Amino acid sequence: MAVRNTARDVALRALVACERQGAWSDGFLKKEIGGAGLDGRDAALATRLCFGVQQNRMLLDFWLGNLSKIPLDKMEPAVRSILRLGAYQILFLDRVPDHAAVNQAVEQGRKNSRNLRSAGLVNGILRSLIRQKSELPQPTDLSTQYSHPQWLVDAFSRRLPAEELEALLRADNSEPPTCIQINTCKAETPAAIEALQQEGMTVSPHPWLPDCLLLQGTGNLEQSAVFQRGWFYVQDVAARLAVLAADPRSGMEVLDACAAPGGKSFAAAIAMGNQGRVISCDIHPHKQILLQRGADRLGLPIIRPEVLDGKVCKEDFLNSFDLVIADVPCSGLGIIRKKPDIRYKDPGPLSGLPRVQGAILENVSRYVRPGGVLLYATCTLLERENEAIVATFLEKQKGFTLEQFQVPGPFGLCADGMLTCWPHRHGTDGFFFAKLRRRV
Ligand SMILES: C[S@@+](CC[C@H](N)C(=O)[O-])C[C@H]1O[C@@H](n2cnc3c(N)ncnc32)[C@H](O)[C@@H]1O
Repeated sequence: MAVRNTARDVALRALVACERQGAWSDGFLKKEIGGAGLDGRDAALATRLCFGVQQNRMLLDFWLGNLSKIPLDKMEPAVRSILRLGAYQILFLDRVPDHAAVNQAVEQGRKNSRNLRSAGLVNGILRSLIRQKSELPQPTDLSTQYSHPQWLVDAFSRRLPAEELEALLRADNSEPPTCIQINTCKAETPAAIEALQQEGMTVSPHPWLPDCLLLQGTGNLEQSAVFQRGWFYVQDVAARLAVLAADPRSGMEVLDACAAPGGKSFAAAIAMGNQGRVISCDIHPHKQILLQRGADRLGLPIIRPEVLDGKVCKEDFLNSFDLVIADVPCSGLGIIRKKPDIRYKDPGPLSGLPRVQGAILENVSRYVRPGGVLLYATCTLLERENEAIVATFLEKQKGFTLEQFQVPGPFGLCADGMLTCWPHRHGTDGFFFAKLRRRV
């Protein structure tokens, strides 16, 4: 298959930026793909290459390290990423012939390294890899095998039985379909399916969540006319389930305390039939524009974005809302499928998150009117950010209780008022939510 080099160059820039500057690959790729003017096919290839390397980085390094006399961590970051990109194509992508992968990696070595020997080094290592491809040693530990740092494997192993742990790690390295929710205030689902198919996408209704579609072959979704008409927004099944469990209804007063980019607010406003009010707060002023733009596109004027720190009490809000949503900042370890680089971030700062999460939950709980609902949600799978936060909150706040709820799909009745969705069990993002009711 003939492949233009630009897709590889974009992937390389993203990989180097992630490693050196701590950039997020999804955001960085989006900007670079736009800047390089890649067409849909090349954009998809650049994304696959960048994500594929990150999903297998530790495994690729294990093999490359065995073939190189120079330790990988002593190489220039660009050269290390070029080797990973080449190795990923040779070992994981059938559609790229080995010789093409090597030639392009050598060319990238010439262009991106100040050391004249780098191209030769890349050539030598990748050619050895091709020769030894069928007899490469297999790592014996799950951490290297699935490229999850050991601390993360340990954290997940405390939550899952051994036979399930491997399934989760495998699922984390899979490619999820794009999941969208139909804006039923503007469009009916069958009409949306037809319009998306006319734009060339492969569309499947979600097997058990109504008004939810799974898309393939989307290209840049924001350029879709159906998107621009506001007929849908992108949101995982699990995130919408959380809002369904909270049961927002027409005419309610709702506060979304950590709202950007807006998914829960959109789901609530749509469930409310655009009747009532959703105040969508976020601590970052620039995200207010993002929320307003989303609400405008979807035609949901009941959404009112506001800049507010969820930890700081706003007197006007006390005892005012039928429903308060606290979808707090978290470690994001449930969405590794979509942000494969999350696993390589320094785990140190994550230990401070429970303090912030607890502070937000406690403060915004005071905004719930007697008899109202408080929804706590995260997109992580760590107990300390999920069940432990809820338990600590309930110890202090005797005025709230967990309330059972029913959601569609395999979950049925969640009698203890809490639900964890798992990528390997449910095909969703890893996600946690708890429904709490304030006593009257
Ligand atoms: C998990 S995201 C929310 C996702 C959003 N609810 C959705 O469904 O699209 C967490 C958000 O909380 C915001 N945030 C972080 N700290 C905050 C705070 N102290 N108060 C309010 N928002 C905060 C972040 O800017 C981020 O947009």
